[in-house]
Amino acid sequence: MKKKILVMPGDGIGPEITREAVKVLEQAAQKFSLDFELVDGELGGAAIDKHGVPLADTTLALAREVDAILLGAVGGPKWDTLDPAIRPERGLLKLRSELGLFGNLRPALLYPQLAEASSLKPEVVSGLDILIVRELTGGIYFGTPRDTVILDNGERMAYDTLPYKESEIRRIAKVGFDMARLRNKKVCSVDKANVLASSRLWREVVNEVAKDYPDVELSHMYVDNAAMQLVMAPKQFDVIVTENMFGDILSDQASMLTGSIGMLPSASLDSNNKGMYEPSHGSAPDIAGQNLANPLATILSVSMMLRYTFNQLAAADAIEQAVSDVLDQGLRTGDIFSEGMRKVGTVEMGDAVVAALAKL
Ligand SMILES: NC(=O)c1ccc[n+]([C@@H]2O[C@H](COP(=O)([O-])OP(=O)(O)OC[C@H]3O[C@@H](n4cnc5c(N)ncnc54)[C@H](O)[C@@H]3O)[C@@H](O)[C@H]2O)c1
Ligand SMILES: CC(C)[C@H](C(=O)O)[C@@H](O)C(=O)O
Ligand SMILES: [Mg+2]
Repeated sequence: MKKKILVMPGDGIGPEITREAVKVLEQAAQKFSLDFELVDGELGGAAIDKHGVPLADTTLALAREVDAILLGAVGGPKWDTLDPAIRPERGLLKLRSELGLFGNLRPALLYPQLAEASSLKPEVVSGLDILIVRELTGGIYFGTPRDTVILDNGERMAYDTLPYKESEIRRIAKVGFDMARLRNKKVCSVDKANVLASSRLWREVVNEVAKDYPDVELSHMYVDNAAMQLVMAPKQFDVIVTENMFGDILSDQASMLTGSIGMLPSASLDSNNKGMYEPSHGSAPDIAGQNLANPLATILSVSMMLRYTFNQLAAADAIEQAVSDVLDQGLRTGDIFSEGMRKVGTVEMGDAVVAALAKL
């Protein structure tokens, strides 16, 4: 049956990296006889320019109707001075929230070929394979009340709220434990239970869920320690489960272990595995439009789409293999470049993955 995919390139490097990822998706579809219909939509700055809002109702309706979404990235200096309510990032957050995409998988996997590209010593990162499971529709990103007010003395004060319901914690904890069962059966739940009430509930509920997974080893870690451990001894981790903001920060940090943020894909899933797939990085305005961006995180996000939403494991594996083959050939975008390798642009990297996939 024909599956429908909404493609939203977004802003900055978004269109460049999405174009390469679509080429790879089309090659995979041809090779594995998959039938996809791609439809285009705007999100973020691109949507503000066209519709005046970062996520138009028509686009949201389309997003509800399709089977999966491929997103580039949103945001950029052009829209930074807008009212926060209509900034590009609000469109992304609304989409996550409206579609119930609470389960954010961010795998940090070091391709052995890139051990030299990491800012850490090769022996610290070689063999690294971590999965960060980030809660994506709750916590401080969405909590109310939130406001900026003027105090009686004229001073400005701003506040946010970090709420978690136990049902929200339970469902993301289950995702973490289920994922761990498919991997090395270790979950580290990261929180700040020594300070935050929301984290104390988080820890309690994770412990409750753990009772249903006696085969999975559970540990708890405070987020500040986790940040330190991630650079000191990252290979101790298998699955990290954490709340929205901690997961945002730790996943950027974990990306550098893999050589570059340009390597880190992501899947944002609802309870039926419908998903939005996007690189974990942003729109990189500093390198946009120059054919410099690494498209591999977006290409690997397509692989995650085939794996998690469409259950096409062979096609997903093949894309990962093609990426590995291209790295074996010594091709590198600037962000993962090291001595002796061949520096290529966004398009050449995408073309090389398509060619490697065709050859498999
Ligand atoms: N999911 C998203 O759409 C998303 C995620 C993060 C940030 N943003 C937005 O992106 C804009 C820029 O944010 P930022 O600069 O903090 O983060 P960023 O991830 O866009 O860039 C951080 C650094 O990483 C580099 N980089 C990122 N992706 C790369 C790639 N594929 N190849 C090579 N280098 C890459 C950039 O050049 C930059 O030096 C902001 O408007 C921010 O809100 C969007
Ligand atoms: C752009 C921003 C809203 C987003 C987030 O904070 O979740 C981004 O940093 C990410 O990691 O996807
Ligand atoms: Mg982020």
